[in-house]
Amino acid sequence: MAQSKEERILNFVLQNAVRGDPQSVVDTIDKYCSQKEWAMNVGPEKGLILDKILEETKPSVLLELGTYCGYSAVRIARLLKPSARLLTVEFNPDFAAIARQMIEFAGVQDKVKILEGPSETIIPQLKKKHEVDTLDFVFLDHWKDRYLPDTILLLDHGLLRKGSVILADNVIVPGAPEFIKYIRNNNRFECTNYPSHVEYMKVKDAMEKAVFVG
Ligand SMILES: Cc1ncnc2c1ncn2[C@@H]1O[C@H](/C=C/CNC(=O)c2cc(-c3ccc(F)cc3)cc(O)c2O)[C@@H](O)[C@H]1O
Ligand SMILES: [Mg+2]
Repeated sequence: MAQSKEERILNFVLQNAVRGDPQSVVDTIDKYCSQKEWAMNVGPEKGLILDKILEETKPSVLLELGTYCGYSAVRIARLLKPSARLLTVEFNPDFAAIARQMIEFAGVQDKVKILEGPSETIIPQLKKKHEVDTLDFVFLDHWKDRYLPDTILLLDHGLLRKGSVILADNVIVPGAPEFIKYIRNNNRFECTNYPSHVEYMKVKDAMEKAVFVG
């Protein structure tokens, strides 16, 4: 059976990165995806913006929507304090399997839990089934037309508190216009735009940070 691109990325990491070293996993994925095969990881340039916002926020309970190969889960987990926890949602079982191996190789499995399934099913389960009270940080990087409905689901299920940070990737390319229109016109959120570029490309992109004011 021919290998998938995601399997090739994982194998490149298993053969070239340092087990237990999340920075080497991040760097090795970036090397493969910039030199060999493009893939939709948040990447090194937008990754630095993500790092900075994480270091400012110092979150304890985090949610990521759209695990894919686990690049951002490893990138996020490498900066978390030992007691912090990242829940990451992925509905494609093949991608979830790749991400699980990526996360374990990086040695961050104690801080990261992959929740397999669609976000619209998982979000309503977070309080009762996954013992979440409220979320300190949410990273949106799944299908772009899901950013808005899932943000509304987070609000409806009382998962945001004063100061909760939502960070959305790709608000220019591929774009999330409905989400941007809603969040920038909702006075319960304070928004900041971070111009950047599409991962591994010269095309302009941006991330949007929305802080819930309660
Ligand atoms: C409701 C639901 N529930 C659970 N998992 C879900 C889910 N919806 C999607 N997923 C999962 O999340 C990932 C999907 C990521 C989608 N990301 C992008 O499409 C993307 C595209 C580009 C891009 C840029 C320039 C181009 F020319 C072409 C593409 C860049 C990016 O950074 C992207 O993120 C993928 O792993 C999918 O299975
Ligand atoms: Mg993205």
